Amino acid sequence: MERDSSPSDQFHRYKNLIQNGDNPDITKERQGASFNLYNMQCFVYENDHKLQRRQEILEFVESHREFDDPVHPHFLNRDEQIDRATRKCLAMVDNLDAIDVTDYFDEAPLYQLLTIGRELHCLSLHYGMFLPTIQVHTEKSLILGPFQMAASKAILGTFAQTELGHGSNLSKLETTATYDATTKEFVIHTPTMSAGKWWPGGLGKSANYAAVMAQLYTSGESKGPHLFMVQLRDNAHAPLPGVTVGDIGPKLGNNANDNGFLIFDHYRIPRRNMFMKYSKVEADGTYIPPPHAKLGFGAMVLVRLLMIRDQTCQLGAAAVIAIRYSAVRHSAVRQGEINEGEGEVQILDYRTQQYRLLPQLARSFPSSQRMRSRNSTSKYVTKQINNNANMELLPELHALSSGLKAVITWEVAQGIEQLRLSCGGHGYSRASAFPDMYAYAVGGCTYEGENIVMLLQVARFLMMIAKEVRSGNPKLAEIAEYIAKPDAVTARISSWKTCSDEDIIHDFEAVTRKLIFATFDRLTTLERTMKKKEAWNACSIDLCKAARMHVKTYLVKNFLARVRTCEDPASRTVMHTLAKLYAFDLISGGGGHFMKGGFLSEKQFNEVQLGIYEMLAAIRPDSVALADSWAISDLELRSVLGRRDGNVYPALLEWAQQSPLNQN
Ligand SMILES: CCCCCCCC/C=C\CCCCCCCC(=O)SCCNC(=O)CCNC(=O)[C@H](O)C(C)(C)COP(=O)(O)OP(=O)(O)OC[C@H]1O[C@@H](n2cnc3c(N)ncnc32)[C@H](O)[C@@H]1OP(=O)(O)O
Ligand SMILES: Cc1cc2nc3c(=O)[nH]c(=O)nc-3n(C[C@H](O)[C@H](O)[C@H](O)COP(=O)(O)OP(=O)(O)OC[C@H]3O[C@@H](n4cnc5c(N)ncnc54)[C@H](O)[C@@H]3O)c2cc1C
Repeated sequence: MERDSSPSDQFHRYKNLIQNGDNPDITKERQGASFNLYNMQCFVYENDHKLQRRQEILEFVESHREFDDPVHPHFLNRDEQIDRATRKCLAMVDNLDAIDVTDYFDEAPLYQLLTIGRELHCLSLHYGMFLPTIQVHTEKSLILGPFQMAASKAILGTFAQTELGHGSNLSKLETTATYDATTKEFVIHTPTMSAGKWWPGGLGKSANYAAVMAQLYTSGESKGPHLFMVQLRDNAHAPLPGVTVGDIGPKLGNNANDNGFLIFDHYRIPRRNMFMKYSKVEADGTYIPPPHAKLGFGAMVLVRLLMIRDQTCQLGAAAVIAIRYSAVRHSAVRQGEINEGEGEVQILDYRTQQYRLLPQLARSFPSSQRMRSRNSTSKYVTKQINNNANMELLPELHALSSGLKAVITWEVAQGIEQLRLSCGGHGYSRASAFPDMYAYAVGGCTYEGENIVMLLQVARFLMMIAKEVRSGNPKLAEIAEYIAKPDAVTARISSWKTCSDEDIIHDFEAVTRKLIFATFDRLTTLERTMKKKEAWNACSIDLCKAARMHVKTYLVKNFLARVRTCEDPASRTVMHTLAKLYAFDLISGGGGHFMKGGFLSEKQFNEVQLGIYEMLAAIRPDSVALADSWAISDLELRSVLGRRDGNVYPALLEWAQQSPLNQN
């Protein structure tokens, strides 16, 4: 259809009317900050070296044309999305010298965000699970070959565990690996329809190898799920005979990833292709069990730790977008006036808006920071296991990683949605980045262990501790020491300005302890008349509540402890208020638990509410600077609403221009 004036012409006429330079409101916000931004950024990223590395990696990516996007990824169809992500992946791994590839918690995820964006892609599982599986589960003398092949991409792998019929319940996986001592091979087979592998990332089109979880049978006996290295495609990338493989179709998000299905028909692999670092099958079929039954699940524990950090950064980015937008939103559309006649206000000035934004900002700090020490915990545990077969810390690490994964992915997904809503209509546009962020984050509630299932794992750990405490002979992990402390009758919390960190921790620990023992008592009472598993099921809602509260207490304690390490007084003051806001907001949301039995009085509860309102007002002038303290570049943020310069409206018009519907 011919037009006198194309949308593009109209747009350019309009764009010329818009001034250059940063939005004045956002500049004013930055100028009003009570702390030095650089000092705060160094605190957030632990030191100036990490901050500098962020900048160097950004400059590297920006200066390499192969990372450019000729068409904005939002306007691509699925085939094009996969092509784009694959092209980017290749450019990314061709330039790995730009980063410290062993830094899975900072440099590698940042590099990936800058090059590809928020997507699981064809190599996510290769780097995220296949390589770690080789590292964790291959015998030392054999590791070099497969590891070098995988590291150099001579083979591309995925992690094939979940089946059509079973995902959470690993013990019931149906794929079989039956040892044939005559040929010294395993026969991998899919005996039923529900045994077909379903979901593995990169499997549909990209991977030519997989770490496959299958039920091991040797000498006629079942030995439970074990991992096997399985070649799926030949050198021409065609599926090998006995292997049927394909893509499972579009999903809520992560559509640049070819999640796939996989069916085996009596497919044979050599005996040495079993990952035999911990458990073994000898040539004659003799089975040697691992030193700890759950060592085979080690790669999942590592990825849960990775996810906690990765997901929290998503919430941080979402808070940055919503806060910056709230600072510039007011000039084009009047939302109302607080004092009639005094003109419109920035939406950031509405107390309800602050209540939507600032607790989410607070939530984004503690878990991201603690993950740095979790990283060293996981390294420590892995070292202990490797060197001395010392498994003492494994249950603690499993409980901690499962609990943090479940609580954080849920809070991140909910937080992103809340922040999206806080941006009104523009939050619903993909230009805001919220829809992609939400789709990415909410996947994390399911993969790598469904959240409720993970909480119930934490609850198992807590019930075991409660039993030990009641028996008077507890051997307590560091994270559970508080469970053995004496009962507390009344809460100590008071006004946010006067109550100490110890008061807050005291109350959180006391409430969590009460929840744990109330659940334990209910469980043991039910066990007198029911089978153990029935009693567990009957109690499972309370078990999840206790597990959640245990994790939140852990996060509050760590946030407060981390703030104490901040050397810059001005930054410490603001962060301390943010940490208290985090704690008070949790108390307010969990009021029922805190007020039960009169532990927290109504007067104290009112002080908590009032404290939240006052803290919102206190943090308000620093909110844009606090968002800036995440030191997220526009390239990493990928949001029109969250641009650093605050020039949202011209950028929205420019973004919409790229819609294929405007091309003719
Ligand atoms: C340059 C680029 C760089 C990139 C960097 C990017 C970073 C990006 C991040 C990420 C990218 C990757 C994206 C990933 C995509 C998704 C992948 C997937 O989803 S793979 C599939 C996951 N599948 C699950 O997670 C199944 C969940 N199910 C289970 O884990 C188990 O079945 C479980 C734990 C639910 C139950 O275990 P039981 O089947 O053995 O049964 P029970 O009887 O409950 O456990 C027995 C005992 O073993 C302990 N246990 C269980 N698991 C343990 C473990 N792992 N460690 C220690 N103990 C464990 C238990 O606590 C229990 O202990 P007691 O008896 O109470 O003392
Ligand atoms: C984006 C994405 C990527 C993925 N990538 C991979 C991959 O690369 N490789 C791979 O192997 N898998 C992958 N998965 C699969 C994923 O790991 C599983 O979906 C996940 O572990 C949950 O298992 P399920 O789907 O069987 O859910 P189910 O276990 O069927 O859960 C369904 C419901 O049942 C409940 N439930 C289950 N068990 C219990 C219990 N014991 N007690 C109480 N409630 C219970 C759950 O809480 C949930 O509400 C991926 C999934 C997604 C969404």
